[in-house]
Amino acid sequence: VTDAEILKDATTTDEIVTNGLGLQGQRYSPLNILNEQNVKELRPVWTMSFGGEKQRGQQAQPMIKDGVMYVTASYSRVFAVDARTGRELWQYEARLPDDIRPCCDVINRGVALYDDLVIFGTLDAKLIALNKDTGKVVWSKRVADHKAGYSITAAPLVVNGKLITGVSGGEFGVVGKIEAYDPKNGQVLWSRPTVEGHMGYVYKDGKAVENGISGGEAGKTWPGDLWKTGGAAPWLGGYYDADTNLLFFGTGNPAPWNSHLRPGDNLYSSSRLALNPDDGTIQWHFQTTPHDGWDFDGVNELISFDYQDGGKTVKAAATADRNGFFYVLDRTNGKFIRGFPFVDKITWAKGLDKNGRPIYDDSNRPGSPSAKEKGSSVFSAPAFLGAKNWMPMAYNRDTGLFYVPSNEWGMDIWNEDIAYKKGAAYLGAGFTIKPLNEDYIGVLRAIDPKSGKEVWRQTNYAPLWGGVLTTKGNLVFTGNPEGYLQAFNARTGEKVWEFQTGSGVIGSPVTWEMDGEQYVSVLSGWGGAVPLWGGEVAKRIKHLNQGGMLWTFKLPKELVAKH
Ligand SMILES: O=C(O)c1cc(C(=O)O)c2c(n1)C(=O)C(=O)c1cc(C(=O)O)[nH]c1-2
Ligand SMILES: [Ca+2]
Repeated sequence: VTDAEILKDATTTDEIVTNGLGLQGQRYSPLNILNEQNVKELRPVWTMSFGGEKQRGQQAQPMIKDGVMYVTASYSRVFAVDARTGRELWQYEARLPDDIRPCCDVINRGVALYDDLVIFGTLDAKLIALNKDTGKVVWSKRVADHKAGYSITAAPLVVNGKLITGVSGGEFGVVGKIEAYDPKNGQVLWSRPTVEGHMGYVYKDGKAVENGISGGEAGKTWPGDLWKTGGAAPWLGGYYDADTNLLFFGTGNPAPWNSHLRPGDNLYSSSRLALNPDDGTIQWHFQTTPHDGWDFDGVNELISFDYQDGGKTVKAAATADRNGFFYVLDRTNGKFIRGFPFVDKITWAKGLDKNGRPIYDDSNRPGSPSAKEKGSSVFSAPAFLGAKNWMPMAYNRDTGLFYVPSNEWGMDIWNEDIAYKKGAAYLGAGFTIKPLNEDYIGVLRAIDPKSGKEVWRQTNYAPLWGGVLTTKGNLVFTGNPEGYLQAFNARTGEKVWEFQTGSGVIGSPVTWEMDGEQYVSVLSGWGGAVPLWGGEVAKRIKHLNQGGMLWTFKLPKELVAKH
């Protein structure tokens, strides 16, 4: 895979060489062989099992190159599969130490492809590059210390010859960072901490050269020494916009969760960052939840899109935040254009001001505990698992709508005292998550980013936890924990197809063209944060079985002709 192929991935239909079907991450396919009329004839072609006893959450997005599918599975595994038949070509399993500390299941969200390499991040915070034909390790590099709570769950991305990754670990008080590596040999090129006060570096001939402190100096928006263990992990990875030559990454919760221990905005936690891909310098930031007290990680994807306003093209970007607000920003400078709630209930803030800063409802911030007691509990919506969590939304260039997988839930949350201890959970909070409605938690929404209107919705009993795909064939695909991969009419929301995969679908579907036919693939395997952290919600979903399958569908040629 070359840089040029990666840059034009949004327009090529015979391969998928980026996470997001294009570096901007719109998850839009220009294919329309399959459409809202004929999709009812979509049927399975093959399926394969990841095998073994390691049936846990499967969150990856498949990649396709030259008739081979590359996909990651739970427990830091990678598979190469013949895309025509489902025959396994090779598999690789990272040897993980016993003391890995992923907060939210042993998941992984996919590989990057570059040259003849398949590259991914592991639960013990390494990057590993495999030969695409043999699955043998070409290089391996430690990104961070897993004993301090670091891991990698996101798919890395390659932009103009640089491999770029984030890290996880916000629940353990790590210091978040975004780094670039040489994809051919794993040499570090630059490192950018995402917590104010930490030094960034570029590497010249293997030597570290200081490249400015993030935020300019330490302790401006953090009290005392707390910035030294401030979290803000960019754990969901990022995207790239060639128009502005900017990387867009989001950052997670500030550590610890107990906000009374860290008065101030706590930059750059719960923010979107725009970085120069050449040296990792921060060009702008937009903080969705300053002084976060609810674990509203600001990692959710910031998706570039253009729209017309009074004859002018606006270079915008949109994000559906865990905190319940949908934001449209000017992607050239990070300026707030508009924001609006995209879930039915938000209690922690009364709205956004003209700069997009939340107007807090102080009575709904969990209280400050004295050293020994539990602080007063408040009911807060959305819950810490968010109005939308990691699962990526999609933007359709024909309808101009975003398709957002969201959840309606709240939580009782209270604070506790906590001290930092390397590698130990660093929350200082307790919580019980609760559904807001009897008959559904999940809501797939079509959202107009210009008006803020919800154009249609489809509710789902269990929380939605899978990525979304949309196509020129007027379709929206996503999965649910009940095991269905479903297709909806992109304009009306009408359900036009579904298929039971045997376990919850929390992966991100893809579509591509091979031998003149349109294929769809998705992973099936329930898991992720919900069954682990789910309070009263976990009771709703405790009957769901885990899994580990890769499914591929197509519309047979003769049926395309018929419809
Ligand atoms: O702060 C962090 O470093 C971090 C990392 C991750 C992760 O890497 O998966 C999650 C979270 N936080 C988190 O707050 C969260 O709700 C979450 C859900 C999931 C998942 O895959 O289901 N991961 C994570
Ligand atoms: Ca987190």
